[in-house]
Amino acid sequence: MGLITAQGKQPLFPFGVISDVQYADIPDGRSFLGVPRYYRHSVLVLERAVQKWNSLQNLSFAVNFGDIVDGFCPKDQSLNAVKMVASKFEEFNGPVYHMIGNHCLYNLSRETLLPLLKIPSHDCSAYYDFSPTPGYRLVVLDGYDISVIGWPQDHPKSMEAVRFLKEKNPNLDKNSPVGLSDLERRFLMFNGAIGREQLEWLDQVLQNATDLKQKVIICCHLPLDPGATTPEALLWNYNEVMDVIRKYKCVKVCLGGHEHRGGYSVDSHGVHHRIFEAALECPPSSDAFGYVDVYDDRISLVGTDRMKSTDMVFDS
Ligand SMILES: Nc1ccn([C@@H]2O[C@H](COP(=O)(O)O)[C@@H](O)[C@H]2O)c(=O)n1
Ligand SMILES: O=P(O)(O)OC[C@H](O)CO
Repeated sequence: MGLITAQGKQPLFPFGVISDVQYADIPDGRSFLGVPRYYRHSVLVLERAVQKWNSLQNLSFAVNFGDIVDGFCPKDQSLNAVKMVASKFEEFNGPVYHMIGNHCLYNLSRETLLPLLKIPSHDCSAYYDFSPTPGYRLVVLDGYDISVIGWPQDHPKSMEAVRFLKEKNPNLDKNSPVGLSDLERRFLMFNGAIGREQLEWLDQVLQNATDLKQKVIICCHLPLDPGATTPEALLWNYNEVMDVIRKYKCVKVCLGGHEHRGGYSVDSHGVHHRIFEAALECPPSSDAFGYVDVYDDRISLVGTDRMKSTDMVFDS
């Protein structure tokens, strides 16, 4: 493969992407809504992703958009399953940046998980940023910052999430959206929110990126725009996060997972939102992974098989 793309320009940097591997050593199954899930095959999708990324030779890094192991993984196998999938990522010839999803947290505590995935952390939070080239910054958000999953039951963040869900979702099963309308259907236990401290951190990062004339790519397991997902998969406080993002002009693209069928939108402020198709839902021998070519004025997702290619053009 050449370094020059169809547009005739060399990307500033390319990086690999994959989401929702949700591996478990269990027979194939289905989601609550009946969509087939291939728990053992998904790790083969990851293996083929890593082979492809390595064969390209020019990728700067790869990003895993969360949920590497499924909640149905027998709990006595969780640690080994996470280690095994993490080791598949390590076969990539470059750095891998992970983020956490709800299924990761069904399996392991933050204390165990974050070091295994080498996620930079303070107080067990999982948000961080990095700048692969002077003109760009990637921001990884922790969408389960305020969540009933992943924190000890008596942790203030867990208690805040319990109070929030009680107020927003009257169902006994807090994963059920029955009776909730439109965007309120996001108030489910398998979603979460960005807490105050993280919002303030995001504001500072975007201010700093603006000062440095950097463009920003936001990565979060949970989608941030209703146009790119069903309401059931949205971040609880997506609107508060977008209010921070819209104070600045530096954020060009938001990338995510969680909504397994994938999605794409351009919001009212011209920010692109691309949700990646899940590796878990690839029938045997099919794939869902890709790489992203980053330019000054566009970000091009080159998808494989079920992951559709998407060209995201913006003002430079
Ligand atoms: N429309 C829905 C979707 C889900 N649930 C509940 O969430 C659980 C997890 O859902 P999956 O999509 O991962 O299978 C599921 O077991 C249901 O309890 C729901 O109630 N309504
Ligand atoms: O990855 P799951 O099992 O939490 O499923 C998330 C749903 O697809 C959201 O609609």
